[in-house]
Amino acid sequence: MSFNILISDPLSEEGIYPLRQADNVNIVMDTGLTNEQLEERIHEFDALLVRSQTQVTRSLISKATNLKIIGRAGVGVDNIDLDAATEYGIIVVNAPNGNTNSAAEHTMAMLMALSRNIPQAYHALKNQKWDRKKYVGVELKNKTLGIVGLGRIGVEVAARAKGQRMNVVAYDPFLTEEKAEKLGIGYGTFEEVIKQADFITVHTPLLKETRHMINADAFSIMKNGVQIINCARGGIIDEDALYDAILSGKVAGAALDVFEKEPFMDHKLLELPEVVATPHLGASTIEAQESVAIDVSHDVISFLNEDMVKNPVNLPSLPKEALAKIEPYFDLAEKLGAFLIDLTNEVAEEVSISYSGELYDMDVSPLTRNLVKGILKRHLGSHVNDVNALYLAERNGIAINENKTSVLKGFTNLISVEIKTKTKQRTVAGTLLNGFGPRIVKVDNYRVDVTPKGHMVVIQHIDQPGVIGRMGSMLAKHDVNIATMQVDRSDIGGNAMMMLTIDKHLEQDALEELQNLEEIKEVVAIDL
Ligand SMILES: NC(=O)C1=CN([C@@H]2O[C@H](COP(=O)(O)OP(=O)(O)OC[C@H]3O[C@@H](n4cnc5c(N)ncnc54)[C@H](O)[C@@H]3O)[C@@H](O)[C@H]2O)C=CC1
Ligand SMILES: O=C(O)C(=O)COP(=O)(O)O
Repeated sequence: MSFNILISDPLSEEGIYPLRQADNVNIVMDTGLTNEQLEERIHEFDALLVRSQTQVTRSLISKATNLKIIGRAGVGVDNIDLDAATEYGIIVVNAPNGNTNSAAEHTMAMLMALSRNIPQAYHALKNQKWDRKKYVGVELKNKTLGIVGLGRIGVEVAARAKGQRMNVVAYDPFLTEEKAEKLGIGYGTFEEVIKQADFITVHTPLLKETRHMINADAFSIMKNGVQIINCARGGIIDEDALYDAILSGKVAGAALDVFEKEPFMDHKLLELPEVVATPHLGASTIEAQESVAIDVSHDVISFLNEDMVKNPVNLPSLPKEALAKIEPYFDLAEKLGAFLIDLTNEVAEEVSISYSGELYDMDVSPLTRNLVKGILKRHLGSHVNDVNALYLAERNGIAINENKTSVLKGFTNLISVEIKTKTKQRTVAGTLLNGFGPRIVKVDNYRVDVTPKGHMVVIQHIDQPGVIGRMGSMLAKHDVNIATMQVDRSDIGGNAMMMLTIDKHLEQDALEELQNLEEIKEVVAIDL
């Protein structure tokens, strides 16, 4: 199978070497497509690779009928409609580590350019003005740098600022006293940090909570003459409020790499001499570009070849060791879901999954997604995948309950699933037998031991002599060979269940004939 990949923003040629090396991909690099052209062509592609420029909107995604993966060669995914990608079952991956250093270095470059008026002085000199008085700066030493958002880049900026002998204080909802101590920095609430800082740099993602986080109210409690740096995302700072704060003299200067609307040709903030700016260059180094492009290329290849990705954005990611433990259960989980939905042959309303034994200690969320995928695929088709399974369940009003217990129920691991439909309630349980693969070990209250694979028939009947024989000859009449057979009963002469694996799909006429036998209560054909 061969895959078409579109690269619509400039990516490092060295970085996409792994893609060029893959023999099953066809790469189109076109960084000049208009939105309309992109929408027209997107259906041709299995993968789309972007940086921050291409706007991957819901409208584009809705036309991307073959798209399986969007790779963001960088950190911020605010140019990608993640909800739409998830709904359409498209995985989004990014490259969160490759540009950390470059973004931190750029932040320091902006901080120093700002404190010493380097761009302004350079500009004056270029215009033949030797003006030493006008461009007197301030030292960084002993000044306080307030960092808002202490993630990968924030931490690197803190380390570099300490190298400049600055006092560093940070605010991040996940920052603990222990971590701050280890980094040798102070910490506080957002207000505490911005109140005491001489320089403030933001390093959060652009989220609902961080949009316009630095606004008129925030400026009002800052020190007079504070200087602001934004190398994270336009929109974290309210640009109108910043403009006013600079005009009023509250803010002495600002260094901006990112803007609320990009790209632009003129901007009122750039009219102010206190503002220094770069056109979103934080990640624009040879090293960062190579690194992020390598990372997304590897993830795209892995995904297209049905391997695990390292940096999923719209799927929880698991550490390698945790994934290695849980992966062997994927097939069992999906098969249990598919088995149950065939057994009920009705749309699910509620699914309750219980994980026990050694599964208790594992992150079972990928199993729940696989199980729900198995259930939904029967009614919603093959576009259901790990990415959209839970979303589609929610959208279709199917409640998914998950619980774990360490209690061993006769098996070292057990997945028990109960499904409720409009008229039925059925259960199935399965285990992964060490060295023997997945097994269904219980259907409703009957014990079985069957590999969830191929063609099966589940028959509910009355426990009485001759039933098995009659059934066997009826199947023989339809040329159906029985591969395995299991029978269990509630009590002598009571209800019983027979589970057959057969060599081909049970046709409707054979099924109906079986159904008409007096002792038979229900016959269900299942194909896994
Ligand atoms: N200018 C450029 O070219 C580049 C910009 N970036 C941007 O820099 C930003 C940071 O990137 P990373 O450090 O890699 O991300 P990260 O995910 O490692 O760190 C973000 C931090 O922000 C914190 N945070 C979230 N909400 C917050 C809130 N309300 N208040 C305070 N902190 C909050 C998080 O807890 C996290 O620690 C992102 O917006 C990213 O897109 C990244 C690379 C290059
Ligand atoms: O990684 C990020 O979040 C960035 O902002 C870098 O953007 P870019 O890939 O240079 O368009």
